[in-house]
Amino acid sequence: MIKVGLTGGIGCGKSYVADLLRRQHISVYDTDKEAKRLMMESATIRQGLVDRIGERAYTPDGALNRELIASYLFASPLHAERINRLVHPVVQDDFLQWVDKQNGSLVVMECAILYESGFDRLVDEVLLVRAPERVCIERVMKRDGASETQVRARMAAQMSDEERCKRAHYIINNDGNSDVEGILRDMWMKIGGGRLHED
Ligand SMILES: CC(C)(COP(=O)(O)OP(=O)(O)OC[C@H]1O[C@@H](n2cnc3c(N)ncnc32)[C@H](O)[C@@H]1O)[C@@H](O)C(=O)NCCC(=O)NCCS
Ligand SMILES: Nc1ncnc2c1ncn2[C@@H]1O[C@H](COP(=O)(O)OP(=O)(O)OP(=O)(O)O)[C@@H](O)[C@H]1O
Repeated sequence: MIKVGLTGGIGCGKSYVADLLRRQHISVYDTDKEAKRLMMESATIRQGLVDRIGERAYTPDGALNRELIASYLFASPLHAERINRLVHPVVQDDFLQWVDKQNGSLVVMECAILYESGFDRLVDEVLLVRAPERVCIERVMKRDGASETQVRARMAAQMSDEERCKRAHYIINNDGNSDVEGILRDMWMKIGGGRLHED
């Protein structure tokens, strides 16, 4: 089974690409979503978050206080490291268990911080999605109702596109003017060696 990492900075369009892949019946592990589930379910993470951020890391009804955690995490590299070190090993184990349950010849891990987290070690090939910084910022401001400062704080906790480009195997431009579906189809034939369409 080929494992493909789908990465790119905030707002580049990873989830957009992931949805196109799901429509082709490819299983995609959504790291953002699964990390938040595990931050609710894992007793180790819960305790660690309360120790680092305080009881308010969870709301009175037990949900994740995303706003507070985000303001802590994106305030400094030290804070980000503390949270990442707590959460990422649990996500890694969960991903590997998920992979074991999949049947296809190819699966995808969607993760903005694939290289920063070391999750690139878990995949065979990396597909990078790119868009100009201004486009990414505007997309996220519109999608999340976030301020430019909030988006830039998240970008600052991530690797530059220049660095990602050096390491990725495939690059897809999602600036809003390219035929992403067509490019993806061709690229996918190369990655999957055509096996994809035999599933
Ligand atoms: C801070 C949290 C609560 C914000 O939740 P929210 O629903 O607003 O955002 P969401 O999880 O959908 O993430 C949106 C984007 O933010 C960026 N982002 C999220 N976590 C990180 C991080 N640790 N470092 C850098 N960028 C990050 C990514 O571009 C991501 O795609 C949440 O992102 C979180 O708990 N992050 C820590 C766990 C983590 O590292 N998750 C990401 C991959 S494992
Ligand atoms: N080619 C496109 N055409 C139109 N809208 C797009 C395109 N690509 C992305 N978008 C929109 O831009 C926003 C950001 O895209 P998306 O959520 O896929 O980014 P992301 O890389 O997954 O971001 P994050 O790192 O926050 O998870 C979404 O609202 C999405 O629908």
